[in-house]
Amino acid sequence: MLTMENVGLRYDGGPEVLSDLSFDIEPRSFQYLTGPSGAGKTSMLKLMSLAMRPTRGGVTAFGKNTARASAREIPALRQRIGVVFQDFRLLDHLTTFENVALPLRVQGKDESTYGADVRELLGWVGLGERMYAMPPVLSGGEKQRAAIARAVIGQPDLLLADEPTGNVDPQLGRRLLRLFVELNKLGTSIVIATHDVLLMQQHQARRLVLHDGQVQIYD
Ligand SMILES: Nc1ncnc2c1ncn2[C@@H]1O[C@H](COP(=O)(O)OP(=O)(O)OP(=O)(O)O)[C@@H](O)[C@H]1O
Repeated sequence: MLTMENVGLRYDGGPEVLSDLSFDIEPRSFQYLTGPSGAGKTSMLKLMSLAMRPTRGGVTAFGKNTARASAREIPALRQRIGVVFQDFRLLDHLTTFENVALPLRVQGKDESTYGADVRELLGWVGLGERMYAMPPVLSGGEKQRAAIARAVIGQPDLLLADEPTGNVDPQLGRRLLRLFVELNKLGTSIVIATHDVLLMQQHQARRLVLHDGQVQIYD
């Protein structure tokens, strides 16, 4: 579903922050991306979400070599990927409901077909009472949950989440992890970038451990 082949990344002619990384993300798989602060987890997620191109090596997404993909093909591939960004990236002029519904609207769906699903999911992540609030008045944890709901609502083929439980208490963290596990059972491949050892202990899964620009894989 996603293949990294000898991928290297450097920023602005600096040293390589990722070097010669090769691995696959299989369909319907679940994995953590971990490693010390600054090891390159966020950079790796940017490569995996096709937001950035590697400085060397190849990324194949859904069978397409992304280096050969046209400018029009990349957005279509990215639509199949749900991303929870560390800085949430909610749109401040839309309500929480509208933010979460956005991927479905972009797909051209009508609110009558998804309104109940969006409300149910918002209730599930504990935002039932905050549905019509605008992002600037949400707490950090509420924004994080809205960002997670937006990333999962369309049941993407691949979900990438950057420290998705970083702003919530352990109980809510467990609930969010259950959401990812359920999504995985429905067929979505999951990659969670995290430092949170407790989180990783709650659901055993493959670990991709970044260190000194290299990856070690523990199946
Ligand atoms: N836009 C950028 N320009 C230059 N260097 C960058 C940029 N983004 C990240 N880096 C560098 O790349 C390396 C990896 O950073 P990255 O944010 O990917 O690590 P991380 O593992 O996600 O860290 P953390 O766990 O602290 O969020 C770091 O040395 C960082 O300083």
